[in-house]
Amino acid sequence: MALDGKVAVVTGAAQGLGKAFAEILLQNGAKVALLDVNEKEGKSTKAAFEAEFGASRTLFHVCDVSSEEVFKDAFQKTVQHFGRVDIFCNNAGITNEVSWEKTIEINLKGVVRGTYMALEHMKTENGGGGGVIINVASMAGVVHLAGAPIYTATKHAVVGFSRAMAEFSAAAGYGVRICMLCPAFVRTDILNALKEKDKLGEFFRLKHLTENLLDVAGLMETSDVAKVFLQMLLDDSKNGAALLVTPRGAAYVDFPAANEIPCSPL
Ligand SMILES: NC(=O)c1ccc[n+]([C@@H]2O[C@H](COP(=O)([O-])OP(=O)(O)OC[C@H]3O[C@@H](n4cnc5c(N)ncnc54)[C@H](O)[C@@H]3O)[C@@H](O)[C@H]2O)c1
Ligand SMILES: CCCCC[C@H](O)/C=C/C=C/C=C/C=C/[C@@H](O)[C@@H](O)CCCC(=O)O
Repeated sequence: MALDGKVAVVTGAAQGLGKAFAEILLQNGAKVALLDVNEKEGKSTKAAFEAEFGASRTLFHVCDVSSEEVFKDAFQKTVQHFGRVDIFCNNAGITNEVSWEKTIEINLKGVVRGTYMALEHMKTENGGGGGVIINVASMAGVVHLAGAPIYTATKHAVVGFSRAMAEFSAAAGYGVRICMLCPAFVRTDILNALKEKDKLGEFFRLKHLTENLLDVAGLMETSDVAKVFLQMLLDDSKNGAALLVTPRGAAYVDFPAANEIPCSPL
């Protein structure tokens, strides 16, 4: 997929990884709708992008992905404004083990909402032009963090949901690819939760386990992950693929097929 003239939606685009994904999309010729619950940061990001790429290339909508109504409204306004959407990146996420229902609402249900909405618009069956959905999971979608069980659960769920939807989309002939990005640790505000007892609750006592993993794995910059995001987005051969991104490099996860899992009689 060439990006020139394509229209992308990125959730959680005001800062961190979402901002870096939006920036690389803009650098490569796309128009980008920035959706985020943080109005102040979102407006400031939009202003910075306007200055660099011109006013007509970006839109910002205040949008909480945990609200079906608000999310749909922001998406519809984007379609009205740009005329179409070709790329949808479900990136918004939080780490909060105390308000765990909220974490599921944003990290999982927000991704499900965004994926369904994007498919409905992009699928060729409805006269759409096809496209790509990138769901941002985490390395915690493949390995677990004992210090963040709900975060782990949401990211594993995003991987499972996206893989199933990718196969469904291909089988239904929708013309929409769905892939997952699974970064290890990246220098963004989400990691502040590691220092906040009111975010980790009883799991705060295991924060050293996550910190140890961080020490071993190392910390990436958002721009490093954005480069890999772009490669995956442009690779038309990938559907249902989960790309791990670490400071050492990137690799697609090799999931076993059900008949490849070794079993012995019970
Ligand atoms: N930073 C990491 O180490 C890391 C690693 C792997 C995956 N991720 C994932 O990357 C994604 C982006 O996180 P980040 O690291 O950039 O963190 P971040 O906190 O810097 O950015 C998250 C963004 O999402 C927005 N957001 C939060 N709740 C929202 C909601 N309800 N609706 C809309 N927007 C909302 C925030 O306002 C913020 O702009 C998350 O899904 C996160 O789980 C992060
Ligand atoms: C409060 C938690 C926030 C988590 C943010 C984010 O999503 C982080 C996820 C990280 C997962 C890390 C996994 C670490 C795995 C280790 O096994 C490590 O050794 C992997 C090393 C990677 C490599 O270089 O090959």
